[in-house]
Amino acid sequence: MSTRKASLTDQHTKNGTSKYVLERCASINEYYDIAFKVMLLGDSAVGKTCVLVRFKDGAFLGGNFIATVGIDFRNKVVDVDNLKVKLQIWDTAGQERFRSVTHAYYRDAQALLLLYDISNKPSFDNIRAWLTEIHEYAQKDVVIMLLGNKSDMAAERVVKTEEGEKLAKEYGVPFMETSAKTGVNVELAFLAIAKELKHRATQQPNEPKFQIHDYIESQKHKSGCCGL
Ligand SMILES: Nc1nc2c(ncn2[C@@H]2O[C@H](COP(=O)(O)OP(=O)(O)OP(=O)(O)O)[C@@H](O)[C@H]2O)c(=O)[nH]1
Repeated sequence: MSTRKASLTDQHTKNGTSKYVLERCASINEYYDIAFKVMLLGDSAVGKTCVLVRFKDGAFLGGNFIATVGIDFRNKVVDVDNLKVKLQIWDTAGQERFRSVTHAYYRDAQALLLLYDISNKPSFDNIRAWLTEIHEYAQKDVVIMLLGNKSDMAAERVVKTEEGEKLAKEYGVPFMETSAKTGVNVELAFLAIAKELKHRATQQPNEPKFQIHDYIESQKHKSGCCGL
């Protein structure tokens, strides 16, 4: 078993970021106004770590697959409407045997990115079970987004885009197809989450509500891409 994706240290569980950090905070090389916890969930090998590495470092982790052990996280600060939003993104192990470890972290997350692999039907079929688990362990108002990853693998596709869209609609969650390999829609997914969380935390009563579905659709169309 590799430790490429090492487990979270006690220090982080003890000093976890509070739900909404509104003062300007600084850690090593990293200024931010507000911080949120985001978790990546989904079956083993759907590409959670690769999506995170693509977003954080702009690179693709190809080569031999090494499964995550336990839970790990990385931070990234993004700009949203002149605010520095820090996303602390927790990468969980998809393998069943780590499930009890990851359950413990659900309740601290403000957003969950739930991934399946468009070239792996069981990973899509398991999404309903993941959503049941989320409803059991996560906060009631957690932001959920469904991602069909590996959209670059057109020849191996076994889950149609429309199937992903239909399932997402049924659960009322936003959806897009991503590729950690090409980078398609990866930044958009995290930015949409950051915007939604920032609006929820700072919204004034007279301000219109941020519409995450509309934002995603407008941005997908802007880049002329459909996630394929
Ligand atoms: N073609 C293609 N391959 C991908 C993509 N994302 C991930 N992979 C490959 O899929 C395999 C699994 O990726 P990981 O990111 O390690 O999967 P994971 O979901 O983190 O797996 P666990 O840690 O076991 O939960 C690796 O061999 C990756 O190179 C993608 O978008 N396109």
